[in-house]
Amino acid sequence: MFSRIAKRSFSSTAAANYKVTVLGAAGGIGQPLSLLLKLNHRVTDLSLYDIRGAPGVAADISHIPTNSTVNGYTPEDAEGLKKALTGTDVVLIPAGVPRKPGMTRDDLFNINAGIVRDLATAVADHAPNAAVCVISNPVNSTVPIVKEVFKQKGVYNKNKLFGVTTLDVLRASRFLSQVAGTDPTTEKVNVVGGHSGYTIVPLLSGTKHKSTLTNEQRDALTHRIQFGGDEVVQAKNGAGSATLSMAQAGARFAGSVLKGLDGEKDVIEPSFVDSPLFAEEGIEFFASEVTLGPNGIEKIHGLGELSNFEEELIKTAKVDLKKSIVKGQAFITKA
Ligand SMILES: NC(=O)C1=CN([C@@H]2O[C@H](COP(=O)(O)OP(=O)(O)OC[C@H]3O[C@@H](n4cnc5c(N)ncnc54)[C@H](O)[C@@H]3O)[C@@H](O)[C@H]2O)C=CC1
Ligand SMILES: O=C([O-])CC(=O)C(=O)O
Repeated sequence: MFSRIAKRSFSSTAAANYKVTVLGAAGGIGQPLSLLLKLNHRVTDLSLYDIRGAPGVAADISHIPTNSTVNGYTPEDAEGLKKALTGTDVVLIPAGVPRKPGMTRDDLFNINAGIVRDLATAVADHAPNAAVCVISNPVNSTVPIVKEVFKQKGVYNKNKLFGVTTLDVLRASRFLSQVAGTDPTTEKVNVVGGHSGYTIVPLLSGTKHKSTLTNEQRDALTHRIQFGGDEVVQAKNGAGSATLSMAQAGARFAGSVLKGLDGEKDVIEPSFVDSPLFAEEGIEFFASEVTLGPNGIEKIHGLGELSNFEEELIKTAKVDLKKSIVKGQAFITKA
């Protein structure tokens, strides 16, 4: 027992020494995400970049007594983005505009595609070996954009590119617990596919409630998980979309990437990744559980046994997914 504790505490203090960079750090997600990263003991160097406000956020967060230094940069420093990225291990990208009521995530493409392309170019130049975690919407298109930029730069590593879909997983646990009357912290739901409407596919048949949920409950839950983002967009009424729950989701995902880099075993998270699962059908990216390790993705898990209902959801998801992926790719390759 003693040796196990000693070993674990050794691995979490001796090896943990990571630089993490947030691009879009002064935004609605960026600020609370940066705060949560300041509390992660594996992060020893936190770099915050935004076109505005990042030095202020960095100064504020830097007073929290954890063992990391925090620096903030804007384009006012011509080398700011380079400084934020050089030597970094993990890059999180929540830069870009959020939705307003009545918009789909795809409606953000025209603005966010260019932002993500430009930031990906800088990451390829200054941090080509970093794990890149894309939060900016539409994730189903922005992640393929990053891939194409990295390919053009000759630095693409499919094991280090992630679309962050963790918020769908958090919502699934919470919403399921509300229906089942259980503790949400013990609910685990695998959510696969993509990160937008019908491309979000919760696999409720893989939960412990498989045989107790009625079909009506299953249908309603599935719909709520698929369109959970809309609830927040509507409630915020023009002031943006999910920021605080997304910060928690992003911090959890980054924490898992760091655990993997740090050599922790059996770290598994669903993520939208360059995947062989449906590649033969021309769908290059798909979200499923991945095992994270010292080199990024160690293993991409299959979907497991699906119910007929879920098979149908996957079929529908694939149609939208393919279009969004191709749209992202074309933005770079046909530019
Ligand atoms: N993957 C997911 O599950 C989720 C994704 N999102 C997406 O995250 C993105 C950000 O959302 P919010 O933080 O609410 O928006 P926000 O508008 O509050 O913040 C965005 C930040 O990005 C910055 N920014 C814009 N262009 C930039 C550039 N070229 N370089 C660096 N920073 C830049 C802005 O100055 C701003 O501070 C949106 O696209 C939103 O749709 C939101 C929630 C969940
Ligand atoms: O709904 C949005 O636009 C933001 C988002 O991706 C989410 O909350 O899942």
